[in-house]
Amino acid sequence: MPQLDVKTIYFLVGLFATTTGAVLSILALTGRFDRWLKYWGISNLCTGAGILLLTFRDIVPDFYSIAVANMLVIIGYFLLMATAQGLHHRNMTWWPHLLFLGLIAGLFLMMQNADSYYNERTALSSVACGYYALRVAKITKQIAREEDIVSAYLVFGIFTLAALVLGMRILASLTYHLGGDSIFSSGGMSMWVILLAASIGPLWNMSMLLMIMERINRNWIGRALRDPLTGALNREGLKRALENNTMRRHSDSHPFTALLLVDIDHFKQVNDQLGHAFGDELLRSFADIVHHQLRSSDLFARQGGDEFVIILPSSGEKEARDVAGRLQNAFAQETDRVKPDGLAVTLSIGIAVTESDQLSGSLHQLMARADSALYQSKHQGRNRITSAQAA
Ligand SMILES: Nc1nc2c(ncn2[C@@H]2O[C@H](COP(=O)(O)OP(=O)(O)OP(=O)(O)O)[C@@H](O)[C@H]2O)c(=O)[nH]1
Repeated sequence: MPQLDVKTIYFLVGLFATTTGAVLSILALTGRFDRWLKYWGISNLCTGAGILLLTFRDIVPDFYSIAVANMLVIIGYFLLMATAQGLHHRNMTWWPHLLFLGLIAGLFLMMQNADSYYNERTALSSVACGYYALRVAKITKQIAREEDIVSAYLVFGIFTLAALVLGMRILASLTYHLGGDSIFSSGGMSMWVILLAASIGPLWNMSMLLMIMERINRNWIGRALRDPLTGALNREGLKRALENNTMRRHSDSHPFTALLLVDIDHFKQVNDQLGHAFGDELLRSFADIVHHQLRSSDLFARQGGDEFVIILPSSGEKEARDVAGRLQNAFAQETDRVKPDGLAVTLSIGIAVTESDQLSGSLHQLMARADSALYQSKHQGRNRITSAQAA
């Protein structure tokens, strides 16, 4: 096996990152991806080009192989953070970062002589790269938690490790324990840093890709289970949610589960008199009201048209009637503001209650009981809440 010196490893790492960056950037130019792919590609290009330039230490002037090379690596880390920020759908205030990068560039210009300031330069580049690695770790941890994306934890772990190593590098450079007087010294901290970069560089690109794929997958599943107009679950979504354990866990504290069937009264007239767009807006307003009134453990689904199902775990008839009353009041306040006089846009509601541990087996029957209660509400003049007889 050929012996690889540290400089060759640096060269190979630089080459890999540059090639990856070039491929990602070309893909970004097709315009088929979000803007984060552009940042990700340029990030790899910058880091790779910076590392390659470092290896030309004896061939090009120090200005390029030290000041420009280090800044390219740092800008690469910065753009990686911008990529993570973009993936997290957060806007970024650019100017503090540009100021910070400008300051660091100034310091590198002051320390660009290859024969001195080795420890200081190493500390400075590690501070900047470590800071951005920590930011990436923080953002990806938020993505992992908020969106339940398991592979985001992998990205988080890799960047935390990178930040840790860079932290150790800062310590080693401040205490003059880097080992050698150049990053190409075999042995000492530099060798460990480049070996780590060689192994985790490809891994962090791969983990970012996995995180993006997992997220797209989840989004598609999420969309397939929800009604696009109101954001409520569709029938399949409700079925899946009921199969989910969360309902059973909540049922421990209260023996009953309540089901509400809600229908908007005279909705056809709303469409006929005010137009379909207004009808859509009313459906969205209703869904907003419901989302505000419900607990996170409750389920809300659109059955079709203007009919909705609400399932309240750990709730009996009294709790269900309270919720139904609150929905009617909030909806009345909302519609009073927008509807013309003479149009009664109210809610008719049917309620049925069952023992929680029998919910999955009796859902069909529970729904039929709530439906006949709803029919009574409509039949008795609308804008009413009717409870089904106990089964
Ligand atoms: N704007 C809009 N209208 C819809 C949508 N889905 C169904 N509809 C309309 O909703 C109306 C429902 O009408 P009906 O079921 O007769 O109900 P209603 O007029 O509320 O009468 P009652 O329920 O008896 O008070 C129909 O005119 C459908 O065309 C939708 O997504 N958007």
